[in-house]
Amino acid sequence: MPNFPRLRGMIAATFTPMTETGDINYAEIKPYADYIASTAIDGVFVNGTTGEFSSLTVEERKKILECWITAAAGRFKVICHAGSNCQRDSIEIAAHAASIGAYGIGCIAPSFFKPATVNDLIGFFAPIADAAPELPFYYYNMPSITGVNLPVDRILAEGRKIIPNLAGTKFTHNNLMEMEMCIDLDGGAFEVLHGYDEILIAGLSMGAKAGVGSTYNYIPEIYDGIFRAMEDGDLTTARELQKKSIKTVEVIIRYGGGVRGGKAIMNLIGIKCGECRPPLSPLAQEEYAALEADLDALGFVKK
Ligand SMILES: CC(=O)N[C@H](C=O)[C@@H](O)[C@H](O)[C@H](O)CO
Ligand SMILES: CC(=O)C(=O)O
Repeated sequence: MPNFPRLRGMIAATFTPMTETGDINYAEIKPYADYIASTAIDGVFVNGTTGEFSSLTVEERKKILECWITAAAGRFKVICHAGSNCQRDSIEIAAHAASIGAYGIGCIAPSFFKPATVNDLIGFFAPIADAAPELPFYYYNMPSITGVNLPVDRILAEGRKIIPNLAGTKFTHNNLMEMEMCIDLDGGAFEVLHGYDEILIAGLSMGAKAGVGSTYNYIPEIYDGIFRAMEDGDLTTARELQKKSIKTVEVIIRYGGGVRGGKAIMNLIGIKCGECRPPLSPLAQEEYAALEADLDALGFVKK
């Protein structure tokens, strides 16, 4: 089994910049990357849920990743989300990511036809992971959206028997008992990346060392503070900061959630991400004004 280095700290799940006509705004990725590099963020997770992967073509996904790797220029890690409902598309995306120097591969479960068993899911992933055999492969667990709620510890334990580069999981779920079982598995053999930003302190207290999140994009200082406070054992500070993150997440939920509401916040902080692709609806001007007022009320710092 390859011994991959482990991630630490914040991995931001990127939004996909789009133009007024809904095309990909590739040119905006460079300023977005420069902004990321100016923060404490350690890496990006490209074309995930936040990046609207299921609304992108394979060609777009490849080109977006190329832009990120070029724009990052080694300043931070670039992880490629290769998941889709079509195994062949995922194989193509993973192979391309490896060929252009991505740091690692993440893959969500297929969710139109759902895997019925742990072995079905492992069988779906195996050729995708094998298309990028030198890179760490992470199972992106998010039952709330996929409806696939198979035991993650078993996916890891059984999966590694046929997927040598299975490094761990990106765990976007509230089941912290299951998370701890994954962290403890096989003497800590797997990397568990924390998912839900609003409960980061819980994941870190369970032993996670890195997280992948969408709200890291626009309040990185809050999460950087949480990582540091938890490292120092300062739970009071960590909890105060987590409350601030929760206040922000409450706001984005009012505007359609982490993707639609989060993309609007990116526009407000000056990273021109545009609107989401259908079926996520564009924000009306009045919504932008109300969102800005809600954020001002929280003392949100515009970059
Ligand atoms: C669906 C989604 O985007 N999940 C993210 C991580 O996995 C989180 O960053 C959430 O967006 C965040 O915790 C807000 O709920
Ligand atoms: C948040 C996250 O991990 C994603 O957008 O895929």
